[in-house]
Amino acid sequence: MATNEIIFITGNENKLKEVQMILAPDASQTNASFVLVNRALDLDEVQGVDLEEIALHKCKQAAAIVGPGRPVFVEDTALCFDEFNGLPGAYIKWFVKSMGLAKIVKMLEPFENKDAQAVTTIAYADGEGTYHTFQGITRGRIVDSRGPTTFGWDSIFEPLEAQGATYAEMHKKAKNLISQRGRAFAKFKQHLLDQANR
Ligand SMILES: O=c1[nH]c(=O)c2ncn([C@@H]3O[C@H](COP(=O)(O)OP(=O)(O)OP(=O)(O)O)[C@@H](O)[C@H]3O)c2[nH]1
Ligand SMILES: [Mg+2]
Repeated sequence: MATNEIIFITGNENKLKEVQMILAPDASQTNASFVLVNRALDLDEVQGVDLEEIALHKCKQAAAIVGPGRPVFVEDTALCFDEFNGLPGAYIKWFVKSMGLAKIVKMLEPFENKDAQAVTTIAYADGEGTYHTFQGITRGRIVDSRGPTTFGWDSIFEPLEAQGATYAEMHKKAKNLISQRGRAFAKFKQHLLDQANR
């Protein structure tokens, strides 16, 4: 094991691609402060609406699995509708799986307020017993599906900063610049660089 290895636990290929682009754009970089390694483990996700609690619970399981001395992180991403006081939130995954995007959009049909926010919460175990969380938020609105439907709810979320495009209609680089994931990982990356330079 390289001493500066950090393990990212996710089974979601789309997430992994975005996180690699943000954290380790040049995988061959020899003087990188850390090396990103993926393990696809399906971790239990507790019920509740506290996004930090959900991410921390995932991270504690991950830390127990990889063992002491090995830095590891997870992320959990939620899609929160203002009209529904934050729901579906972390449950969005099961809504997408069970109902599909068209019905999710339809849920908001009776309401004028289509505003929503996407939230990514990272929980990081530093391998020395300390946990950290980092969060990124992007506000937007729920619209009829436009663009490829290859990643979760990308085609029904139109971020405020995207000038009318859904995530699915944006280039990955442009999405990462304004996305909840991009923002959360920018904070996390800064933390890792600060730690490496201490
Ligand atoms: O359109 C999207 N744009 C995004 O930027 C995004 N990020 C996550 N998701 C989806 O939201 C749910 C999160 O659930 P989630 O955080 O538990 O992820 P997961 O279970 O797929 O992976 P993991 O828990 O192994 O990391 C899953 O359905 C993901 O596909 C996204 N959809
Ligand atoms: Mg999950």
